[in-house]
Amino acid sequence: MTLTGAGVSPGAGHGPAYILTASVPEPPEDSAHTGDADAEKERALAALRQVAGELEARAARLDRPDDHASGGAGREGANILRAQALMATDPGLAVGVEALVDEGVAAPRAVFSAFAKYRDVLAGAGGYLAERVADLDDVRDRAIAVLTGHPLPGVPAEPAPPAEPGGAPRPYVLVARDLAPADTALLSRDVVAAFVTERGGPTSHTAILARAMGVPAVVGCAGATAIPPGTTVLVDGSSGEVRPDPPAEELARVAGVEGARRAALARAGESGATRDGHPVPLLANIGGPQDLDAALRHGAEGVGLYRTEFLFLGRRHAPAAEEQERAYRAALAAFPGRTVVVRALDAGADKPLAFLPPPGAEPNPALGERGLRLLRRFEDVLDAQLGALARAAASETAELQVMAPMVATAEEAAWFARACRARGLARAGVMVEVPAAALRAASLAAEVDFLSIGTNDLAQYAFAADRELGTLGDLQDPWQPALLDLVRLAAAGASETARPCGVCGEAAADPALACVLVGLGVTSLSMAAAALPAVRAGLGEHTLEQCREAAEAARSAAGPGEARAAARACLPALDRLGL
Ligand SMILES: C=C(OP(=O)(O)O)C(=O)O
Ligand SMILES: [Mg+2]
Repeated sequence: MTLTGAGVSPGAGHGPAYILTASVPEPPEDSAHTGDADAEKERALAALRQVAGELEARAARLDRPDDHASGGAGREGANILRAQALMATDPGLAVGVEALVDEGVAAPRAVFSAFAKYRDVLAGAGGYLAERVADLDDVRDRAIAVLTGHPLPGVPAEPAPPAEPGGAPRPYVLVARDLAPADTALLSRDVVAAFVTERGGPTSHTAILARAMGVPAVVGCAGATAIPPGTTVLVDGSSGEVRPDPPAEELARVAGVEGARRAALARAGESGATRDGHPVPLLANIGGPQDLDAALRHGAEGVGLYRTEFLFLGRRHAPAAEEQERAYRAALAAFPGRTVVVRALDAGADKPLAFLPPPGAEPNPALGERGLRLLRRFEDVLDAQLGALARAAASETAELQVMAPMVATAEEAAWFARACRARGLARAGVMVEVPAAALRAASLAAEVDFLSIGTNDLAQYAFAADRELGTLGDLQDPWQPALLDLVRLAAAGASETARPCGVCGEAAADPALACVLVGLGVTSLSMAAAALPAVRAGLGEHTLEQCREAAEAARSAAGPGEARAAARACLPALDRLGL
């Protein structure tokens, strides 16, 4: 029987299932220590230090330069493990553990309860931050395992033995409820053929690391751990299908498509363009200097969205001007002579910042003071950021473009453009994330130098469907024809005023949707770096006319599923190449 989850790292892989089920038990609620509280505190903190040290050691192994060649997680994996090591040694956490031990709680339970507070905060924040709960749980379980002597579930570091004597070792399919980066980051394509987890979403670390390694992955696949160990499993990381005991012909067909896919990725040119030479710059979305390595490795032609809020999150004050300048200069220096689009701080709603509070309680924060609305209230924070950007750009050859998030009117666009000009920034733009901005795109575009469509928020506001609510996923689907109508309106408005109009939402990362967006008149695409090769290959296989036909077919469809199928029928190379 075929199981289904969300395909989060494309391609197909198969091998014998390795099922990871063991977990570290929760220490009993009433467990108390009887001895010396100071010694018990030291025992707890020593366990946390040991865990941090082990995570650091694994990160150091990932930094080795030969790692990328072997298909490992590389720098991205190392960054994730270092972030986990920081969780283990967080001073606030240590204070929480000590307070509990002082109340008589035994070290393992004190660790468990102190972590629970952080867990609630992350889970409550939703989205990307909520997906970090799995990392936090892993750090907690490692510390509890050290304290109780409980063995930690580990994953094999070698491929499975050959199926018959004299055969080749077979990479296995790793199946688990959830996977910890500390286990998966050190694996490589030679060892693991695919990942399948029952939990996790598209921004979970399993998904991020799998994409970095080029290993197919399916997350949110209910019932996967019930697959008998050793069963051959076929995993399709594009469609999300997980098939135990596939017939031999199916394995042969998938192997053929996979070969064609790898060949298409390898021959895709350096610059994004349709088959008939219509150029479409393909850019990377980044959250900070740590993402530049992946952007360069996957052939980004520049940065289309620098989400600067990651520099500001979790702080009591805005980072100092010099720190900001350094982080911005790193991105500009990585792309000499190319475009780097930096988004002004997008705080509020799902990214709250303690030092930029909205004026009062907000019953609907997504509809409250966020993005540019907050920056207008805290003009000094915006001005300091624009100043740091201007100084960073002064010594670099990259073309800096700065854009504002959550813009609804031409008046707001004009206000932002003035703020940028006052700081000597030559190119200012706005994001189209609110339906009003798409409907009046020409009047907004007239005030600025470019538009960039954020399809994640545009879908949220067009369908009045909270992007953090998994239950409203269908309305958030970027293939919704009404969303495509708004994209077309925005691109047409920009074209009327001769301004470029990119897309920087996750929609651009789907090779079929990328062709549709180009057909709708979008002039550049920015996406998670790992998606660049497949998008470049898909675009390069089709003409601009085919992209326009696919766009019309999708807009004429009744719903997202039909739109996707209709568009793909106009883009025949995608299926042939497994894209
Ligand atoms: C790119 C976007 O911004 P973010 O996902 O950071 O809100 C978007 O809304 O599409
Ligand atoms: Mg947005």
